[in-house]
Amino acid sequence: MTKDDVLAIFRACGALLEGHFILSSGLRSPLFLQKARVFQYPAETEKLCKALAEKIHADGFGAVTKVVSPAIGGIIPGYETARQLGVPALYTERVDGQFELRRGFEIAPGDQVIVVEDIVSTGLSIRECVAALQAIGANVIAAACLIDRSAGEADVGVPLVSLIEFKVPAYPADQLPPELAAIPPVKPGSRGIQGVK
Ligand SMILES: O=P(O)(O)OC[C@H]1O[C@H](OP(=O)(O)OP(=O)(O)O)[C@H](O)[C@@H]1O
Ligand SMILES: O=C(O)c1cc(=O)[nH]c(=O)[nH]1
Ligand SMILES: [Mg+2]
Repeated sequence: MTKDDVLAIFRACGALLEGHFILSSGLRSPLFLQKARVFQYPAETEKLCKALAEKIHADGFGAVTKVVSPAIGGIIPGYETARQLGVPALYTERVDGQFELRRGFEIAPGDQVIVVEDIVSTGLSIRECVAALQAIGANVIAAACLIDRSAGEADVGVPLVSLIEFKVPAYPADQLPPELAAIPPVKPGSRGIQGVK
């Protein structure tokens, strides 16, 4: 699956949004990948995650035994990628703002874990998820995402497999270009709302 194929799916689903967006990291961007609009279509989600699972194998991480995803955005692609890999799909959720493995899930000492995420911008969400897993002794061998907006710049602390790299500009709030400053900002993600840090 090529970069054009992936972006064509996002475009066809109405998931390539233009405007002024406050990202999870607090950075501002003129473009937002509204992945939920893609994930409402199981057939499109399956195509993307099948290709990601193939890349996980091709990059040498086929020994994975569990997928863990950061809620909320990572849950659907994590589940479908796990289905393609033939392994269980778990997730971390925020409790008082910090990621924790969801109650009831277990990771065994011998498990080889891959964190599967939807979009990477700064990599902060993956780093927080990996840290939560390592804190309970999990062996995180890699992370994977559908779209890496940093185009390889984000350091997630483990090897990162991305289906595609798609460099999108992002700016600190006090360094906005005038055309972006002219548009009222909106915040589509969940971090920082209703007590979520
Ligand atoms: O690489 P980063 O700078 O961390 O940005 C990417 C993260 O932002 C979004 O999540 P968000 O926190 O908006 O919440 P959601 O998953 O609940 O949509 C997305 O799902 C990634 O997790
Ligand atoms: O950085 C983010 O928060 C982010 C960017 C993006 O394009 N899509 C998304 O869901 N989150
Ligand atoms: Mg997220």
